[in-house]
Amino acid sequence: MPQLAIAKEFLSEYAKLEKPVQKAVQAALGKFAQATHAGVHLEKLNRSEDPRIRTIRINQFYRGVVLAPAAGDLYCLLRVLPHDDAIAWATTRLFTVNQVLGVLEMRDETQLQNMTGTLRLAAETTPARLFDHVKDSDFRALGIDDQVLPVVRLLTREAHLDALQHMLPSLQYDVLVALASGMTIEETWGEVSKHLVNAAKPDRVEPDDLSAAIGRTPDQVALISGPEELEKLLRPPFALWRIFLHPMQRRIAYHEPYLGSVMITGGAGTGKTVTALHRAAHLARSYDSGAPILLTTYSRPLTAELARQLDQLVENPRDRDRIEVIATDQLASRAVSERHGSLPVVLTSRELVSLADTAHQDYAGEFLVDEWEQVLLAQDITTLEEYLVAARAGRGRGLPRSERSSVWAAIEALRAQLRALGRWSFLQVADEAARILQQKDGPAVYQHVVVDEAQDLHPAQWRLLRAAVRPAEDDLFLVADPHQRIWQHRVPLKNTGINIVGRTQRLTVSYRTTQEILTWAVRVLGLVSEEDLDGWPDSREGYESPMHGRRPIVRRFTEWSEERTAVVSQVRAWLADGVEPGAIAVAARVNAKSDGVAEALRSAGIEPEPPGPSGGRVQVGTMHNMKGLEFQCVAVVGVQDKLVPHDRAIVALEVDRAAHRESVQRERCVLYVACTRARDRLYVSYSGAPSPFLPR
Ligand SMILES: Nc1ncnc2c1ncn2[C@@H]1O[C@H](COP(=O)(O)OP(=O)(O)OP(=O)(O)O)[C@@H](O)[C@H]1O
Repeated sequence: MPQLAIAKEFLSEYAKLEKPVQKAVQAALGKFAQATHAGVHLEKLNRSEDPRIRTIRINQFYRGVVLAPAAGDLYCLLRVLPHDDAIAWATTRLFTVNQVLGVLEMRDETQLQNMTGTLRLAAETTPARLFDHVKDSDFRALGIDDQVLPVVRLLTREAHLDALQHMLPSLQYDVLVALASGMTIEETWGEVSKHLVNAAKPDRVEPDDLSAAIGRTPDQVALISGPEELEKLLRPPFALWRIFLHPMQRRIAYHEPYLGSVMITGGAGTGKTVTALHRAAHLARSYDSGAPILLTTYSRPLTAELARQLDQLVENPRDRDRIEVIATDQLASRAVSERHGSLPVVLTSRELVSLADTAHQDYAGEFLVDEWEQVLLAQDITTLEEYLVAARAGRGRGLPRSERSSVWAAIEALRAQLRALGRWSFLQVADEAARILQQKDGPAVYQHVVVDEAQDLHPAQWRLLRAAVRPAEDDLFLVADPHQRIWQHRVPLKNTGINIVGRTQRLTVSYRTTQEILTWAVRVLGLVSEEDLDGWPDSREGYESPMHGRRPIVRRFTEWSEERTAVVSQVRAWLADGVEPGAIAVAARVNAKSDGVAEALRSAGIEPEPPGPSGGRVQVGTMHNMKGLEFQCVAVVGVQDKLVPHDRAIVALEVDRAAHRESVQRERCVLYVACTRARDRLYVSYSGAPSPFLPR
């Protein structure tokens, strides 16, 4: 049976075809997938640069382009294009295997040869060359091949290198750009080696072994296991992330067992969630017995989204059944209800503060709740003696020993009130559940735990997850971005109780946002110090995007009414450009602003909806509620002084320096999260004085 491979571009193009053409593609490919490819006429082209290129007829107008092996039985589907485009593309391309990395590469050989003549002429009059400082041996060690090297030696200016972008194999082009930008050989290798699926260079690279090369190029080409997989691939929703992983994503997700807990960080949109989903799928496949696997995150809407995506990824019902997808608070509630006989009824934070207001006449409810959550529950303090000596870093004013006893009594009174009412606080449930699981005899609840958005977990939730799985290989797979912490106070990594020393990895390539949006958004975060990170790996290092687009638009207004009118016009303009309503979002720091925009949109005949699963409408909501979502176009409004950062969210500097810094940083993260939801267009506006976070 012939082995099929499918290129990412093929699938992207297929997804955009009209239904009848898609049907014709399926019919043509169906023949491949049968026992032999007899019946598919693989047409050889006259004068093609690559003798292995063939085309197949899809219908009267479309052709597929296939790379057929000189020997062996592997066929790679490369493109599906209108007839003339397919022929033009197919005759000019040449496929090779990178001799250092072993990955499959493609170049526009015809254009490259034409360009060589022009470059030779330019070089005749210019003695100094762009890469005089780089030795041939270094070029070769970085994967520049003997066909490309003579062309490189002709380059005199960076503009000439730019002109080669779409002709050279992309990896070799990246090497040249890195060297031209002043990177050392070692630094350039650091970048290039991110493309090594197995972290190390292959021992031996066979130039004709397409199958091995495809295996090393998972972000561009995928081997198809059989007709069912092909059929599945050609069905909507054509989610490319299911199949084409970046080598770093694949290396991390399909790693052999990790010796213990592992933490993956990465900037917004680097595919952390995608990697977590693949890891869960891989664990289910690799360990086909034992306790279930938990895939979890801190919020229920995000958990529902994880479940939806996992359903797309894992088709085998046995594997899918092994993975339980529930929010961390659901796990907590379940453990508590199993012990106490009924599901705990949890108060909202507003209800909890109101109740706490009645607990002690000298202390405000908000203070008591914060003290309980951020000191007692955060440090797992269960006795007055422990509390009397506890560190209270970041808690504003100091509390002398004498006063701590009365605060302790007030919190005890609050707990007694909750008990009497048969109610719980959200974090109290997590704390109790952690204790129950820590004391549990017998096997752990889960064999493996995969956690998305781990930066937003409270220490009580960290204890719960730690207790839900026995310390062993592949116990916890954690995915986090410390710059997207928008809910919780900072938890120093060492206080999570989870040992990841030597087992952190970073994803650096953005799959969502353009470089222009990314560069701007990272500046919103400001200067983040080691102290701010508190042991967490910095997800900004090496963070970049291969996609380019327009720079964010920042607009200033004098009045909110003008700003609101302008954002409605912006939404209208996007819609007029053909952007689907569901691919547009408007975010603001406070409900008052987002409600105002929703109202104005409604008056303009554009019915909005709140952030969440798309009902196909423009989504309008708070920056916090945009977490985990993404849109083609995003407008962020009200980004002005006093609102971003929100005055109420900031601890005054004179009250506590560390707490002040942390609260300011968290507000920066909120804006960063909102801005990085945008794939192509970002529009930011404010009235009056701008937010101090806006890059100048
Ligand atoms: N290998 C891939 N191929 C195609 N698309 C991908 C790939 N990896 C990620 N994506 C897409 O990029 C977008 C961002 O991915 P994902 O949500 O996993 O990133 P993230 O790092 O978790 O983002 P954030 O931290 O901002 O929530 C999604 O649309 C996802 O489908």
